[in-house]
Amino acid sequence: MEIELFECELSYRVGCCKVFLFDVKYMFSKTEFHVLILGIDKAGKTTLLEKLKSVYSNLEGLPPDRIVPTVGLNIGRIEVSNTKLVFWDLGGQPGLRSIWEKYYEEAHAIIFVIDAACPSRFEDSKSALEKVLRHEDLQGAPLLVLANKQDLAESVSAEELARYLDLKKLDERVYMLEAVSSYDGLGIKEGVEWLVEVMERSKRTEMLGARIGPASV
Ligand SMILES: Nc1nc2c(ncn2[C@@H]2O[C@H](COP(=O)(O)OP(=O)(O)OP(=O)(O)O)[C@@H](O)[C@H]2O)c(=O)[nH]1
Ligand SMILES: [Mg+2]
Repeated sequence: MEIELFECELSYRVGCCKVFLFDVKYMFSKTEFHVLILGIDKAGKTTLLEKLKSVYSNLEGLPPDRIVPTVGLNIGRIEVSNTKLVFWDLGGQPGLRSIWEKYYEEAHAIIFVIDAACPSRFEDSKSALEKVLRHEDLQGAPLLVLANKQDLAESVSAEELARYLDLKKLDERVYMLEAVSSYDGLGIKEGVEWLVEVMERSKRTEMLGARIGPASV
């Protein structure tokens, strides 16, 4: 009987200790979201990723003239407030678009980049976006559409692009369209901050469970 009592107390203490350690780890850890950067080739996805790194971290991103068309996957990590964002930037050439869906299941949100200065490719962007949004593995994923290359005089505004894409058809999807320039950084912070806010509240995040990353010191 005494032995049983001793074991019970011991395991209780060990139990307390474990709970305490877990809570401390939890307090200092940060929520981590996965964001997919999609869009047709030459839209400016990788240039955007590099700009994100330089805006949100001390690291200088690659300058535009050193960026080559993406064949595999580029990963970028940044922190916004108390949130870690992991970006997955994939190649947009037609032959590479079939790879996109391998990343859908684990993505908390999508950024879809469009070259707003190239109307001849809007149709291609529109059908690529529609295909992405039809995929069942992306159900409920918030969408940020970026009308990129606003530094170019010929670029169309976010409103014009929205009309063309007919985004009203999106029904229940949480989305926003933002005019940005991956060269000078215009609109990037606004877009990312909106995305963090909606991911924190989204049902999809609840469903996926935002992964808790280790505390960074
Ligand atoms: N003027 C201007 N050019 C841009 C901007 N963003 C990207 N570019 C240019 O657009 C071209 C394509 O940029 P990338 O970032 O390689 O495009 P991508 O979408 O990653 O292309 P893929 O990897 O082939 O899918 C490059 O010449 C960039 O310098 C921008 O905001 N303004
Ligand atoms: Mg690229």
